[in-house]
Parts: sequence; structure tokens; C-alpha cells
Amino acid sequence: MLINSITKKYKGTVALNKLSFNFKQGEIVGLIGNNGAGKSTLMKIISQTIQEFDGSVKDNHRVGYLIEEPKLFSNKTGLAHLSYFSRIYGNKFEMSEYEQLLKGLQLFDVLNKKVKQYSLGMKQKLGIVISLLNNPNYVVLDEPTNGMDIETSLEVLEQLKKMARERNVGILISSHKLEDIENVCNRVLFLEKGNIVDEQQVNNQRHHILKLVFNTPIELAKFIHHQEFGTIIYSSENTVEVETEAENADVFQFLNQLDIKLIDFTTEKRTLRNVYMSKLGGGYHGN
Ligand SMILES: Nc1ncnc2c1ncn2[C@@H]1O[C@H](COP(=O)(O)OP(=O)(O)OP(=O)(O)O)[C@@H](O)[C@H]1O
Repeated sequence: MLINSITKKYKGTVALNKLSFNFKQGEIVGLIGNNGAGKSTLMKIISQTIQEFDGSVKDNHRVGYLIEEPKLFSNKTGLAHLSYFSRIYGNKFEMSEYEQLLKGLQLFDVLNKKVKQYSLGMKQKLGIVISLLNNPNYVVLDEPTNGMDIETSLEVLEQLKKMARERNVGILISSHKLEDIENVCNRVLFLEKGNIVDEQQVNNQRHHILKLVFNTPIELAKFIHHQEFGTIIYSSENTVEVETEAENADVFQFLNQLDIKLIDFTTEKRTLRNVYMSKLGGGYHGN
């Protein structure tokens, strides 16, 4: 799908500002940003819920979506919803196609219960299944794990990975739960004030940041001059931060060879949360 220079204004507010990116079927892309950054607006444009905007979106004719809360009927059963929405899409609901997914989401056994008996998490999960009834090429999900406990979130994320892999569905997912995004996405887009300000691949869990505190600036300079572990991302008079994949033991061996003794050594995993905090920093109030 090709999203090309989209601008969306609501009266005085610019919600999206010449935003462009593309994503492929089978790929899972995360969308993160502070409140008001434009995530929902972008998803509504992709899913054609909003049709008035400048710019263009190519290849978005078969898009499933769950944006905000799913629109459900409290007196109908889960199964009735699946039949109803399938009919809207001009299909007949085939249980065999969805049984594995429904079982994976722990919904299969409650399909004959009325939705008013469902928890928020169950409703969200039903909304996700409904978003798939059109056999979409792409799905956009706005905070799909909202209101779910950790176990349920993991269940959903596992099913999303499976969907992307087995049905070749491209998924765009927004969340304030950075760990969820990190768990499921191949790529993350950072949205700020209606534009993408950065993009990260989420495929290398081995990266971490070493923080080394030296006795003297001379030892620090010696380390910087000789090190080939990774990228120096910060240095001051006696402190260096290196982004690296190296094992701690190798670093210590190297320091011994140079005859350098440290005052302090810490290592921090390069999580999406850390990246996010350094990119978008202060305004983040996610959980
Ligand atoms: N219907 C609307 N009318 C007027 N302004 C709107 C409307 N919808 C969104 N906006 C404004 O557009 C901007 C982007 O909003 P949007 O809901 O897309 O952000 P978001 O990143 O999804 O935020 P959140 O994380 O809070 O859901 C905000 O400034 C918002 O106030």
C-alpha cells in the first residue's frame, strides 16, 4: 500500500501533514505517537472512513479495520455478529475458515453468548475477527489491545502474527503499549504532529547500550580510539555510551588489554521504549 503525501485538516487543525510511507502485505507495522499525533486520522483515511483529504492512497480497496470501539449489538451473540458482518460484505460466514483464530482468541466457546456478557477485551477480540471477515489484504487496528490484561494481549498479538504470516495480511497497528508493538511489529513509525519523524526496524533484540564511566579523560579517549564494538551515541568528559551487540565479557577483555579500569559499567537493553523516549521524549504518557 502506498500512502503518498497525505494532508488532512479539521477546520483550523492540521492532523496530518504531507505524510508518506508504504507497507506490504505480510508486514506488521507499528504506529506510535503522543495523543493527537494523527494516528487515528491516518487509519481512518487508509480504511476509507475519511474520504476527504489531500494526497493519495494506493491499493487500499480491501482493508479491514478496527478503529475506536467495535460497533456491536449488545443483544446479539458473537456468532450472530460474524454472520451479520459477513453478509454485509456479501459473504457467507464459514466457521471452518475462522475456527482456529476464534479458538486462539478464546472466543470459540463463547460464540453463543450475547455480547452484553462479554468483557471489554472479548469485545475487542470480536472486533478484530470482524475486521477480517472481508478477507482483507490489509488490516488497520487502532489500539487493539486496549483494556486487555497481559495474557489476553499476548494471545491477540500471537494471532496477529499468525494472520500476517498465514493469510499474508499487512497489518498497521497503533498502541500506547510499546512492549506490545515491540513484540509484534517488524517496523515502527514514530508519528509527531501529523508526520513521520522516524522509523525503526524491530528485528534485532540483541542490541543494547553500554554505559562506561572512566577514571580519566585519557582512558576514555583511548577507549574511543580503539573500540570497534559499535556506535558511540554519547560521550562526556568521563562517560561513554555505546550501542552494541558485543557481550559484556568481550568488552571487559578488551578493557583489560588496554589496561583500563572503569569506575562504573551498566548495560541497558535497546528497547523501543528507550528509543521512543529519546525521540519523542517528554510528552509520552503511555503505560
Ligand atoms: N473530528 C475532528 N474534528 C476536529 N479535530 C479533530 C477531529 N479528529 C481529530 N482531530 C484533531 O486532529 C489531531 C489528530 O487527532 P487523531 O485522533 O488522529 O490523533 P491520535 O494520534 O489518534 O490521538 P490519540 O492517541 O489521542 O487517539 C488532533 O489535534 C485532534 O484534536
